[in-house]
Amino acid sequence: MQYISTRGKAPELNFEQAMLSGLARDGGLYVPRDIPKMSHGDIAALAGLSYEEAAFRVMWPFLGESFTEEEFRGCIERGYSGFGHDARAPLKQLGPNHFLLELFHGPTLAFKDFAMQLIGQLFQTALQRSGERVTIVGATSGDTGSAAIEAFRGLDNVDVFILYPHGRVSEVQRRQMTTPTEDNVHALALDGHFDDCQARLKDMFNHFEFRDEVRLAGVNSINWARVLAQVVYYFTSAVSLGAPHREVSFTVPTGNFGDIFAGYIAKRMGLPIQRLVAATNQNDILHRCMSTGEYRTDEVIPSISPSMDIQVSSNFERALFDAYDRDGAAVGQLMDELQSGGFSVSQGALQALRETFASGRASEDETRATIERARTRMGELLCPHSAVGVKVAEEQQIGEIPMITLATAHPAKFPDAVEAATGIRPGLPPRMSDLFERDERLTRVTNDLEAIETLIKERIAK
Ligand SMILES: Cc1ncc(COP(=O)(O)O)c(C=O)c1O
Ligand SMILES: N[C@@H](CCOP(=O)(O)O)C(=O)O
Repeated sequence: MQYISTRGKAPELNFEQAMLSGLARDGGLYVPRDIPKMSHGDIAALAGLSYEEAAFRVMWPFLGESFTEEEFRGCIERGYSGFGHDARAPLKQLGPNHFLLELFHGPTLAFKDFAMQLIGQLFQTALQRSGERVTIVGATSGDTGSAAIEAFRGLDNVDVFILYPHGRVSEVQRRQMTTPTEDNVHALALDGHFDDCQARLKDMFNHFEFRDEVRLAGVNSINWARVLAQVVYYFTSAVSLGAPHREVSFTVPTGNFGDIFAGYIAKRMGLPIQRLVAATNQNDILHRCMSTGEYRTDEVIPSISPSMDIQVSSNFERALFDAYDRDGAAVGQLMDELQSGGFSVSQGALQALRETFASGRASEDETRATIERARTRMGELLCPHSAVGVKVAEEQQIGEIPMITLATAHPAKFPDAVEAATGIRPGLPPRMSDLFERDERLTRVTNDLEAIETLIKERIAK
């Protein structure tokens, strides 16, 4: 199994190399050269399996020779052992043909734990084997950072630096990043928004001297392994509703397009997914693009679903690569145009995208109203991101095809927004009940590449 870059100019890598390198050296994102298929029988056989066994069967064909079967099974077992629900990703019925996939039972209460807990184990296995040390730098709007810190804290061969937008994450998210005491964890509060954090991260990957000197690795969803781990719950949830004998659709609260892209991979593998609906908040570049074909960045407007306050949606590049028939030069051209504000998607590519993806948007008032209505009519306390999904799903549900909305975070990560809409302040699980008493450790940084790189080099030299 080999991985190729969406810009067509970087060397092909195997799974382990693609995982450890993050962004391709031509600025593109790695994708599998061929997508393994699961037959009708393979998919039907997932019914009744543990999440861990299903995870092994779905992901194993993507790994090639990188890990032994025993190593990979061990990583999966250890990765999911800290989840607070036996099913790992339980499904609840919200209404007629509308289901909620709860993805917040991991250690940091967001869907990111599904990939990050596994990747932590895979990095540990690979780095112990090679004896190498890497520097992970991540950009976060709140959840990726806390999940990465939780997965990599205290590991021997890794330093982890997380750039988050100062003042633009929830207090719970910030404290999850700033209260761990391990020396290998560094929370960096950047003066700017998430797109600035993500842009500086990509700059670091494209600055080869720095990249090679610190042995830079990335755990944002630019890393293919992140996407792969997220493919599993599309299979487990669809199978529990009757796939492969029955089609399902998904609505996915979307920012960086990593989660919904995992759904696309599941579809390409053979899961009968009718539609994948991207649900955006008022930072709606993806919805505007799907509606008009124009992908144009705008100001990032802070919202009550802050983890989705994103304009430059990095994984959309992977979807464009397929929509442009895997023409790396065409994708490279679009990404160059993005540097000066945006691009127009060709009619053919737009049609290809619309064959799989649909989109919708929830305003702030609609999100608040959905949180309130879900509580009073469905007895469900939703986080604001999941509420964006539920609102859009209700508009998009068609006929008898079940719609599964992904609940991407626990409401207790965003207590202010939930309390404002419902009058109820959701509490943290007991294991996190002292989060607000722990000391915080963070470093303020300006939006300046050289200053951030210097700080990282000084810290790892200690
Ligand atoms: C709670 C939550 N929901 C949804 C999203 C959007 O996911 P993606 O960036 O994979 O589209 C994020 C962050 O990315 C998130 O943290
Ligand atoms: N919402 C994310 C943004 C980063 O997304 P990723 O898919 O690249 O990790 C976050 O919580 O940080």
